[in-house]
Amino acid sequence: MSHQSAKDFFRPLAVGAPAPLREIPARPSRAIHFFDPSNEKMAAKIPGMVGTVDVLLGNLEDAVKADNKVAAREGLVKIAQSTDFGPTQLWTRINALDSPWVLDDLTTLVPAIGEKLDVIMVPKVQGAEDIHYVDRLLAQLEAKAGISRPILIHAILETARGVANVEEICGASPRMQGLSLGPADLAADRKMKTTRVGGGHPGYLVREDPPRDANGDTRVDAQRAVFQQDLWHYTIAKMVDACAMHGIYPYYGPFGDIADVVACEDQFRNAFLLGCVGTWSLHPKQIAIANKVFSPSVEDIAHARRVVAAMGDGTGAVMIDGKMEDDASLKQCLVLVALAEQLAEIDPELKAAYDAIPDSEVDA
Ligand SMILES: CCC(=O)SCCNC(=O)CCNC(=O)[C@H](O)C(C)(C)COP(=O)(O)OP(=O)(O)OC[C@H]1O[C@@H](n2cnc3c(N)ncnc32)[C@H](O)[C@@H]1OP(=O)(O)O
Ligand SMILES: O=CC(=O)O
Ligand SMILES: [Mg+2]
Repeated sequence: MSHQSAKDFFRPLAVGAPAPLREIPARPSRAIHFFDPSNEKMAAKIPGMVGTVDVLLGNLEDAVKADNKVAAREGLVKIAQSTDFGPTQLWTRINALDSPWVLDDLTTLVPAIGEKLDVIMVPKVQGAEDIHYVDRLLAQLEAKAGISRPILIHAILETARGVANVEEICGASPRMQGLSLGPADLAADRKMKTTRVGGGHPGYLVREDPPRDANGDTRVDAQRAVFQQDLWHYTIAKMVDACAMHGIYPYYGPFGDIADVVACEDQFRNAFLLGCVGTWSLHPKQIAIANKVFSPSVEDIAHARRVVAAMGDGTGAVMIDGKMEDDASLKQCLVLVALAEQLAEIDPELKAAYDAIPDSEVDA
């Protein structure tokens, strides 16, 4: 075990490595936008996307052809060195820890662009031991390269063992920034009988009870409402609890049906309501969906501000529009208000929308 006692937890894992952070900053990351740095057409668009998305992620793992792994790594170095990312975070997804590419990914990226890389996403994490390995190696590489602040780690939850070990993964290192659901690999690893990348499934449903005829017999052949259920509810909820417990951030992952912007929005919103702070975007058109869904609505902020104003010192109970509000609902409202304030700092359109909420709606 790398971290055997509480006092050692925040110690740098290599002499000369930057001190670990005590708290993971809550930086806006509504969309983590994936691009393949070996795809010249896609790569050429990246500098122009700075400022339009919270996170740009140079993907080196799945979806990059084996023959292009080196080109992707080198392409990412080139883009990172030649681009001013301003307020936009730069992340990468390295290859799996058992792959032939990952060691070169890390030993190339940290010295070349370590100062610009905010977060390294590690796929197919199985347990704390995977995080400990990357943690120590990053500390050594940071020390050698003289990197000034620690590069954070984000793990993808996409194996059955990873899900079983989710709490120890979140708490494995002070570098842990967050987790994403990886529904495609997770489905395969669990042997789920699906063929999709995220989203619902028409076969996973609950059906309304059958009506009865005049004799009291059930009519199973009658038309009955069916409600499609969410295949990912359990895993997302488990991930959110583990992340919240460790002060790190949960994210939805890929939604592969790029054309179905409606179901994509639904799936993202389920994750937002359950506590996720963002999601992946695989195609430019998913960025706007993510930004919309993971920003609290003007209506929610108007209501939240009313509750905050009405609750005064935060104790007791009040009635607003026929509903009881108290300390617990106030705390939920404060989560939304804090998120709105954070997003308003980087998103002028949102700021204008939140600023336009009339005081009368707040004080009413
Ligand atoms: C399943 C588990 C996982 O691991 S998911 C994460 C791994 N997968 C990925 O990273 C996929 C990233 N996305 C892509 O590769 C492409 O978007 C895919 C899905 C192949 C679709 O590409 P394509 O057929 O070119 O789409 P399109 O014709 O609608 O593109 C329109 C213009 O947009 C561009 N584009 C496309 N995707 C991106 C992107 N991710 N980032 C930046 N630009 C992108 C295209 O190049 C195209 O440009 P233009 O209009 O021709 O100039
Ligand atoms: O990497 C993501 C996944 O769904 O698999
Ligand atoms: Mg995967």
